[in-house]
Amino acid sequence: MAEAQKTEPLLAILTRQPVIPVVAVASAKEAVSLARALAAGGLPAIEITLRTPAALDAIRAVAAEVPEAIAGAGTILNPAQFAAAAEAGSRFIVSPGTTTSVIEAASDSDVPLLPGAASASELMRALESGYELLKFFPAEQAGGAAFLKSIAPVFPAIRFCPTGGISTKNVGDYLALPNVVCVGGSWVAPKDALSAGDFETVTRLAREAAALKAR
Ligand SMILES: O=C(O)C(=O)C[C@H](O)[C@H](O)COP(=O)(O)O
Repeated sequence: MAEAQKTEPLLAILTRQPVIPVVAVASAKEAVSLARALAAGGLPAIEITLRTPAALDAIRAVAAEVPEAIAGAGTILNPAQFAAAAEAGSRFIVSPGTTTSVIEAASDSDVPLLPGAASASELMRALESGYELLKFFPAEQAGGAAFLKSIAPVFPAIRFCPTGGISTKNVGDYLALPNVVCVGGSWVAPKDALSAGDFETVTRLAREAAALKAR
């Protein structure tokens, strides 16, 4: 049952870096520069959210032009978005929640899905669908590291990529937990650096994040 998720290829991506940058890009060109800068700092996997109109072109461009990067898609809310993100070349797909229709879309695809959950019932539903590797979203707002610590004995099989409200200030609290494989966050790609074209700052922030240790 657990194989429903394609856990191994997803884990291979999520365990190679402690932080997955979560980005909303203005253009495919910006995404290519950003993916290069992040990979240079040691964060090859990048979640490009479908929150901007440029996202699918950005995923396509990063997949084609930045071989050292691993382009993933985020903010997938329905099967049509899943299909479009997979077709664009996403190597992994992230959803803020866990719905039957998105799980079905993933089961028809080779691209692994990281679905989201933030309550005991959502975790149980994910387990019923064969999913044990989940996004915890929005992490800080939904109970933070204390939530993940409390549910660990109840859901020993589930491991998380917490995302939402994580920064250099609290990332250590999450990465210290045995049920956390990595975290997602936007702090490594600050908006002001992107609009200024300051990709050196992105590489520096990525290098600092890549040096963090997950358990
Ligand atoms: O669109 C999604 O699917 C998201 O994951 C929403 C946010 O982009 C992340 O939660 C990152 O949040 P911050 O690191 O707090 O900026």
